[in-house]
Amino acid sequence: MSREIILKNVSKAYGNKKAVDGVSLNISEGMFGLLGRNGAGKTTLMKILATLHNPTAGEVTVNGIDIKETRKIRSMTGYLPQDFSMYGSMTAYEAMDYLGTLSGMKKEERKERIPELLEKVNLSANHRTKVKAMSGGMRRRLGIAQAILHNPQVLIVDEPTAGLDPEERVRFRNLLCEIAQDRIVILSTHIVGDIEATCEDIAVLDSGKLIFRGTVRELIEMAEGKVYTAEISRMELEELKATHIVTAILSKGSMAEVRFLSETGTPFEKAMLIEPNAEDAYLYLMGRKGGR
Ligand SMILES: Nc1ncnc2c1ncn2[C@@H]1O[C@H](COP(=O)(O)OP(=O)(O)OP(=O)(O)O)[C@@H](O)[C@H]1O
Repeated sequence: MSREIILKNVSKAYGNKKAVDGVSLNISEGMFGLLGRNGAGKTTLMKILATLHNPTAGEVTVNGIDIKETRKIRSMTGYLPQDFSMYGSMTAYEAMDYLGTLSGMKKEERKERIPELLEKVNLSANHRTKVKAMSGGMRRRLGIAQAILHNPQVLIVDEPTAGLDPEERVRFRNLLCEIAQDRIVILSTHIVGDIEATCEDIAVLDSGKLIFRGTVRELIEMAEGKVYTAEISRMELEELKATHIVTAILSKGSMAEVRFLSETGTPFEKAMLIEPNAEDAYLYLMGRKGGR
């Protein structure tokens, strides 16, 4: 069976506020990145896919099944919400066992599956650690283990790396990539680096609308010929910030080395055109809006 999520013209309004506005999107097997600033509508879209919200309009199918068939969709979907917290006074194993029991797994099945999953998320040695004593990264990994307890074909992960240190962040991304080998993993984030390192295929949401759909490479190509670098004085920096999008500033005493975007050539003779990175391209897209 083909693994594909298809959204057709999906909208969700809270009162007068359209949180998701006419989104059409196909998502196939592997890692898919959903990028957008806070409030762009990512969580709302993730909740629609996890059947926690009904869309106000539009259609969604997951592997050919209508999202309205809630029970079927839930049995094939795992979800790690943004504000995930789990039974703090239980050990990692107990929490998993409890959740397995709640989802109707038989004792034998739990005994086999839970150690396998703890191994997968690299928490075997911590199976007796209480959840409240775990680091943020360990807790996120346990969150992934619970989300894939029933071996779902789709895994939805909302803003998972906030508050993680760089090592945990990389470990978490690698885990998601491994899990995405034989299913759809949707990763929602406002951190460009998370997407750049893991997802080939991405979409960008802004004010509920889809403003970009393509590969990271294609996103970067949009900003080619628009990114410059220069070493400038503090006063020049203030002027530049008022007229251009500055994507990075490296302080060098009284001077600053900057990366900035310009549609109309460079405002300084000393500036050099450089290759864009994904962050430059994302900021270029957000500044330009409209997308494609
Ligand atoms: N239950 C709700 N009632 C009213 N408005 C809401 C509700 N949930 C979200 N919104 C609004 O809908 C818009 C989209 O919110 P959403 O949480 O989906 O965005 P997001 O991209 O996930 O951002 P964040 O990362 O901050 O959660 C925001 O303007 C938000 O204030």
